[in-house]
Amino acid sequence: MLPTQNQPPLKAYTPPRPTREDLDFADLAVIDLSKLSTPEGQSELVQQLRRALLEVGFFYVINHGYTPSQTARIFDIANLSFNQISNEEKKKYAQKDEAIYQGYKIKHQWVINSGVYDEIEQYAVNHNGAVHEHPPALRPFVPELTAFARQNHYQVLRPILRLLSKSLELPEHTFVRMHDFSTDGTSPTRFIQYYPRPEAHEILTKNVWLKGHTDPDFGNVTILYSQPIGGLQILSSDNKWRWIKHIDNALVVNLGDAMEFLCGGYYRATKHRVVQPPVDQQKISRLGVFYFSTPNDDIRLSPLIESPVLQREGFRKYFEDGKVPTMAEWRKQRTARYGRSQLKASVEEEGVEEEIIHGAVVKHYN
Ligand SMILES: O=C(O)CCC(=O)C(=O)O
Ligand SMILES: [Fe+2]
Repeated sequence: MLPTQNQPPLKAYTPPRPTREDLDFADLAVIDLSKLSTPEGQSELVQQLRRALLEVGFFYVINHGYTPSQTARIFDIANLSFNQISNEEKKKYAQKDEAIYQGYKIKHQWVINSGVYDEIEQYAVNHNGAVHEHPPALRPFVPELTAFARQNHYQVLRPILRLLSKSLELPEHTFVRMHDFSTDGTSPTRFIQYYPRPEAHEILTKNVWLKGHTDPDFGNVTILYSQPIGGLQILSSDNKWRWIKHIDNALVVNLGDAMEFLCGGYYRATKHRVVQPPVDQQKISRLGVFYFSTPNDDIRLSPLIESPVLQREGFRKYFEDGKVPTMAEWRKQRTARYGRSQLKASVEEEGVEEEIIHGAVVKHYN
């Protein structure tokens, strides 16, 4: 959606240039959605996606239908939501219910490590931006926020869900039917800003800004708008953390826990974290734009055992029969506890902390 004439001017956000550091970057497949226009292209994408998910877990998406200027504009709006709104207003429009992300998450609500709190602000927006209140400066842009959610749902999420279903040899609509656009469980559009921290905090947390995790209640399929400020790392199969490299106007996509449950562990939710950006970007705030899709609240998180692929390759059940939570039950527990619950050191894995939710072990990585 383009700006309309009666909108106030929006200050342009100028992203810094990508890092020049020689980092150990992860090698991600590039899923080119323009290939969906032919049956051969579709089959190629299904194979490419399966391999990417089995081997790496994260992948890029290009030719997703959002132009570079539209992407720049959504970053301008994200920038406004943090840098042109007062702290009082952020508090006023903060998340009201701790189990539902909507509105601002203000800084210092999560313990990262050694008693150090986060320096992270977030602003979460419902599919329908009009259902909740926004600070006055953001209000003229709410129709654009709703259009952004629609774009992500219909032009990016749905094509990926169809490819995923096909990769499991399931009817194409299987995952699409589990993800309604209007599901009101949570707010999928999220802006996130990380602020540079004092050196003492860097030392205490070993430079970790957001602890290693798999995407929990939200983010069954997470869509991240690639931005040049480094910091995001994924845990590779050789147990090494590797950086994600920026590609202009690409999306960085990964699966969350709910998808791992539905796939019976055939596809896994990949661990990732955010660390202090590379040395040439350390003094700047790190602005991100995300779309965290969630299955409908009534979806029960048991494996889709009708998948011939799961039948052939094997799968696991994460919950005892009869105790499988619905998405709503899982989400409420996960969101309310995030960064607040008491974690226990894992007996099996060093540097890993755990908690039990609905009988399943949830791990937190440092
Ligand atoms: O900021 C990033 O790049 C990743 C954030 C993330 O993993 C999350 O919010 O779940
Ligand atoms: Fe994440």
